[in-house]
Amino acid sequence: MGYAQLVIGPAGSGKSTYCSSLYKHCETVRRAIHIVNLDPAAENFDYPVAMDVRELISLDDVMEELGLGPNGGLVYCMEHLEDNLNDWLDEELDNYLDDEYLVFDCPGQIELYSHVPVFRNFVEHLKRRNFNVCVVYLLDSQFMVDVTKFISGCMASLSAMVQLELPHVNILSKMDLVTNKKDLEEFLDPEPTFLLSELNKRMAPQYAKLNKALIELVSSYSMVSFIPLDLRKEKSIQYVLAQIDNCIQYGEDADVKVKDFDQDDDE
Ligand SMILES: Nc1nc2c(ncn2[C@@H]2O[C@H](COP(=O)(O)OP(=O)(O)OP(=O)(O)O)[C@@H](O)[C@H]2O)c(=O)[nH]1
Ligand SMILES: [Mg+2]
Repeated sequence: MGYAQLVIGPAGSGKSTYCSSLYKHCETVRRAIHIVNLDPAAENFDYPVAMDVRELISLDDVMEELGLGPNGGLVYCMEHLEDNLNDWLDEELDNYLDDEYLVFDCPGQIELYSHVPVFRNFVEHLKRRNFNVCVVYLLDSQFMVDVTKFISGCMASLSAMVQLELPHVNILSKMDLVTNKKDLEEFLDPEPTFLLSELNKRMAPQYAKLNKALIELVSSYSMVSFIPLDLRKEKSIQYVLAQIDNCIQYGEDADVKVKDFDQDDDE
């Protein structure tokens, strides 16, 4: 049985930075993980790249040879990956043991998770190879101090959740940039009634019914819950990792115990 995190989320939400911090953390605690680059447009890496989709296909080549723009080119690259799951991916995976822990650093175009089936097929393939997979959805904390952006972030995450049908952990990234933690706390694990009243305050009265339907939808998927991640704090990384490990049943036999992450606890 292998374990895998699929690290997704909007462009610039901090996916690659999270992967590199996670790598460093695991290095410190002497735990083996491998980070895989699935972004054909990525250029610099702060972590050792265990597998690299750019060895299969390069975005620059696709744009040049097919005359595609960056986003169409990316979709083409990912569809090429989808066509090569039995070849390229399997060959790469064969270099690793069956019980390896892999972290996939994915591209930031969210249409890849909501509109095209590439990641769904990717995940199905990993499951067939006996991996326990979980989505790690990163959302920039800057989006959370405003209820309308919060709802839009939730909807984007929800559409990935519906499309991928995987255990799903929502992470609020870049907590170091949040100056007023009180504003944000209201959004970490919010009451639906609170969200609805905030949303109603912001929108014209004719949207009241729509607001209610949106909040009901989001809360009935019970996904209005986010774990804050502050990369400056080792404890925060440790807590996030423990939640994810729990989701994919990693280390269930081992005696892994992690203390609750206290947000105000500056180290
Ligand atoms: N202050 C702060 N900045 C961060 C953090 N994480 C990422 N950033 C910055 O946010 C920007 C985007 O980070 P990336 O890790 O490249 O984001 P990404 O999600 O991989 O981006 P794409 O792959 O392009 O979708 C970079 O300038 C990072 O330095 C964080 O925890 N704190
Ligand atoms: Mg990235």
